[in-house]
Amino acid sequence: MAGAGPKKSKVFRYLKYIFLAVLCVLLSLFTVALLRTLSLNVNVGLQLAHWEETNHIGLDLSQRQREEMLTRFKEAIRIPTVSYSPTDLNTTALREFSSLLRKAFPTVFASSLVQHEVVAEYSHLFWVQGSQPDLLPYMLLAHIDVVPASESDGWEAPPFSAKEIDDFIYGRGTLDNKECVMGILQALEYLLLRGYAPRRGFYIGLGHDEEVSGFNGAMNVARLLEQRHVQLSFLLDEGLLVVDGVLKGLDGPAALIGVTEKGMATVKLSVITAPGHSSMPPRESSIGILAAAVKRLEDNPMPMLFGQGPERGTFEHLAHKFNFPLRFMASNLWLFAPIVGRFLALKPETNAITRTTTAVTMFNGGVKYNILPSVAEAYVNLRIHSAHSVREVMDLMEWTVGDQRVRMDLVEGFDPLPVSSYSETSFGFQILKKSILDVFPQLTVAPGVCMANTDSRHYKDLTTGVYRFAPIWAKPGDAQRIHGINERISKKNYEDMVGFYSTLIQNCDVRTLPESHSGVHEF
Ligand SMILES: CC/C=C\C/C=C\C/C=C\C/C=C\C/C=C\C/C=C\CCC(=O)O
Ligand SMILES: N[C@@H](Cc1ccccc1)C(=O)O
Ligand SMILES: [Zn+2]
Ligand SMILES: [Zn+2]
Repeated sequence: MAGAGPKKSKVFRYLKYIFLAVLCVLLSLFTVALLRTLSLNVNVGLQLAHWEETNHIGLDLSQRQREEMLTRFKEAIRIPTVSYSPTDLNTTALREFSSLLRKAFPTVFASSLVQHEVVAEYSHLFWVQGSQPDLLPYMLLAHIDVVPASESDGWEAPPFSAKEIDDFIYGRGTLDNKECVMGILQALEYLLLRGYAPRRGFYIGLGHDEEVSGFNGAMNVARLLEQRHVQLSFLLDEGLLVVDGVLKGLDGPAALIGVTEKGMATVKLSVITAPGHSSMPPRESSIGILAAAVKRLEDNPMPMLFGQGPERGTFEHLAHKFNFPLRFMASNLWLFAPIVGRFLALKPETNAITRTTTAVTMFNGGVKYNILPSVAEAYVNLRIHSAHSVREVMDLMEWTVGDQRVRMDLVEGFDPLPVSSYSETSFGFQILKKSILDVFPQLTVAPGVCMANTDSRHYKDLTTGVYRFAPIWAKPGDAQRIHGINERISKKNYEDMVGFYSTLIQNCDVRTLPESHSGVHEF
């Protein structure tokens, strides 16, 4: 065994160097990460800049006006403008809603500054003329229709009652989306009453079939504007909101502005086998084959893509508001994205940020208990992450199911929407951010990905600045109220909505953004 000793110590000497090298690398990685943690505060920027002075009319509502405005909002909630399918809308309710708008906002309809058109029978387009026609107009969107609701699902108040419980107004449409429909027009009504005339002109579009894709309402409004060669500075629709306690470890509430929305695919799965007598069954039925396929889809979620889309920007903007160790991780997604992603995947509303989601929504098969089912069908609704496409998702699904007997047809689908700018030079984003902070100084503003779809996707040829946000206060559990039971909004929140739109409309009167580090920007 001669020579073993010196060899060993040689190896030991190398090991020592390797260990030192690894330590050095780790230390420098740690230093980089720490520096990023300390320096990453993308949230200051234009807040400190000097904004052009414009007159600001405060709302200063009297008690009587407050009550009046809540009464009108409740009236809107009581009209059951339900969309069941593109061919099954409650048109009686939609017609009634048009009359309510005229009654509730007489100044809007009478003003010489406002032009109103009905589009596709039940949708509305308003043009509010600006005194400076060289300023590019912007547009506010909302939708009148709602999804169905039945009291027997467990509502504390009938869903079309607008009943008040503990300073909340309950009802279908209080969060999605009559608070925006009424909030926008109420703000305009008060501004016009106080003699306000905008410098920058703007459109208001109210769709009537958003919940069934908007192919009649939003699509035709957008088409009309395209025919008129309208270009928009930016567009604001429903979508993301204020999250308060929803993201664990975040200090204080945050306003998330949707700068994009996920894509969607509805896929029909079907299995066909020979029918026959149930007394002589084959080993597998069409129902069994389909059930196994569906189970494989649920057991194998789409890959984790957290950090590969604009959700990365969300966490970088919020990083300085997270407590340790989350601040360290959110500032260094280049290293920690897989860990943060896994953590977010624990809850459905944050899992939706991390991947393309798979929801099995319908399942049918069989006609009689003693006939072997010849056809079994299921529908899967996928919401596609920004880093995925319909094509890729279909391929992944086929691979996961891995059974030639399961036929897959794409019923409807579209890719994720383009990402709107959220830089310091983006007029739309910065005006929204300023308006949010003017009304709610306690908020942190960040870009986000809207997990559901909105009417705004029909407007993508009119502007590249599409934003999805309303200042709805969402606490833990509130996300489930949207399309769910006990949808409600606090009275204070509705008043704040009106205040927000009033401020936003007036803030849009600036000609340009103030000078930032990167220079001046003309619009
Ligand atoms: C990347 C960051 C994004 C989200 C942050 C985390 C949590 C979000 C939590 C709750 C969000 C709740 C609701 C928003 C989702 C759906 C409503 C949006 C549009 C409605 C479209 C419609 O059905 O009419
Ligand atoms: N907004 C609804 C309905 C919708 C679906 C798909 C496209 C457009 C609208 C949703 O996201 O579920
Ligand atoms: Zn909606
Ligand atoms: Zn909805």
